[in-house]
Amino acid sequence: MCGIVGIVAFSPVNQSIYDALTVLQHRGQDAAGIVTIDQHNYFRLRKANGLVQDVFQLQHMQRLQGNIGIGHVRYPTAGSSNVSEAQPFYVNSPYGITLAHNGNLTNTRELRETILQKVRRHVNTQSDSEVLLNIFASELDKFSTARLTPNNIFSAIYQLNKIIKGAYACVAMIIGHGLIAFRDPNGIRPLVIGKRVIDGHTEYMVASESVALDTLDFEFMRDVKPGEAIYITYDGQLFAQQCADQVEFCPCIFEYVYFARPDSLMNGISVYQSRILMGQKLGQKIAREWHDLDIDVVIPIPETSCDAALEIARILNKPYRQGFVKNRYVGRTFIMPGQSIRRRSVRRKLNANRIEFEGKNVLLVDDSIVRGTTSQEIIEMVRSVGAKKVYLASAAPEIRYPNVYGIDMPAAEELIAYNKTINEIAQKIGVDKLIFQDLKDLIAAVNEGNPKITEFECSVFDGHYITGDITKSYLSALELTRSQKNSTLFNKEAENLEIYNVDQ
Ligand SMILES: O=P(O)(O)OC[C@H]1O[C@H](OP(=O)(O)OP(=O)(O)O)[C@H](O)[C@@H]1O
Ligand SMILES: NC(=O)CC[C@H](N)C(=O)O
Ligand SMILES: [Mg+2]
Repeated sequence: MCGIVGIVAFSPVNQSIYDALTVLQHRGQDAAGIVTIDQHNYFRLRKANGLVQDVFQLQHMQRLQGNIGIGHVRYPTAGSSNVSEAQPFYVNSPYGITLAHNGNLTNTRELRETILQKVRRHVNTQSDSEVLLNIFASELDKFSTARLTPNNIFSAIYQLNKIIKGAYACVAMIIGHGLIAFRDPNGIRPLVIGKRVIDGHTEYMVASESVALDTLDFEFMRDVKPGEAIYITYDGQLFAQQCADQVEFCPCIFEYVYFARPDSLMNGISVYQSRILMGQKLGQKIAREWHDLDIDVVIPIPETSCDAALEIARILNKPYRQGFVKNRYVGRTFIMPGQSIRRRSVRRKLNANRIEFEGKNVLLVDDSIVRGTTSQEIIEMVRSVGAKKVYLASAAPEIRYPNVYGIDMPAAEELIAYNKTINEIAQKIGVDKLIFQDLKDLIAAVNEGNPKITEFECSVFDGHYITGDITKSYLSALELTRSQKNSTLFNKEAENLEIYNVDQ
């Protein structure tokens, strides 16, 4: 669930893009990149593996000159974690284009073959995003003109939307032209646009989440619509056009459960408000189904579950306590690559405060239980500090299906709820009782913020894939390349393909 940003301004954008990326860091911790266009129409690029604060040192920031730029924080969901797949990507023809992508394509293999055979474009990484950029480039290449009109750009994206399948929110730049942003026809991944006026000039910013606009004093204008493309020229003229015939809005529900920051407004829905409502609905279910349980205290598993847990405590009329201390220097564990680092990080990240657990029946709350890494470690921890009974509530339903749209859950077998009843999951995690939110309640909690949305992308809960192209054999092939047991080998092979070199 990467984070993307793009700014067109009238003064240097390097610091603003850096700041926006730090605000979007929760969407991707593996790699970061910024590319700007300088006054001589050269791209200036810096990308590497690591957090934003580690990737960009003073000398890189000084190199990133220009008033227009895009940035990316990566959480790999295709290919490998190798630095050669860090974004933004670059192609030199036509014009010179760079692109950053959030999401995941589901027909990468076919697209890769098509562009090789039809337009003789070779992509030297396993990244779906680099394939996407090459499709965009080959569509733009069809106009043999020195200067593209907005219509040319929009028809290229119209064609791209017909060819490409999956989830994609993108920002791109074309040398001599400006910044382009577009969102897939299902609007699975988020994208917003904002503006600010400085010295009489209107500057624009597009970003994955509205919180990036807030932080940089851009005024939120609106969400980019599913299938819509936006083109902003160097001198700040904005053009927008719907570029898909068939639009079926279906935003990812997991953004609200876990990925997005609570202070973001996404598709007209406050993420925070949706989490409060998730807590309310789950609290009511617990009150209904567990009325005879003796709960002493409600404790969230920080950090994402805190908003829902507070509401559960209120509904149950029980004290809410911060029973875990979170190490502020350890990032999000779910988006770390590899199971052993995730497991070790849970221990380094969270510690139980004995005073809140000893001799008590505790209701722990998490926003979601995916592989069960967090809950298994946590339950052991709270038992070791003397908790009597341990109950666990998940603000999201059981996750039983892989994700193919930008969340790294490639193999059903890795999911703790796969092929198990709730009692079996409880046993595996080691809790005395376990309860999950019902899917209809989760949908209602999110939908309340914007009742106009009629459908959400819920495939991890119900196995329904909106793009209609996900077959059993697709999922088996995905598992073969990206599952835990195969990814190490795959990563090693990707390293051998490295063309891009990290320098100082
Ligand atoms: O069952 P699992 O596979 O462990 O995945 C689910 C857990 O991972 C996430 O926490 P994370 O530490 O990533 O981030 P947070 O601090 O925002 O809660 C999520 O909030 C759950 O706690
Ligand atoms: N999480 C994402 O949006 C990932 C983008 C892209 N599929 C990659 O792996 O780099
Ligand atoms: Mg968590």
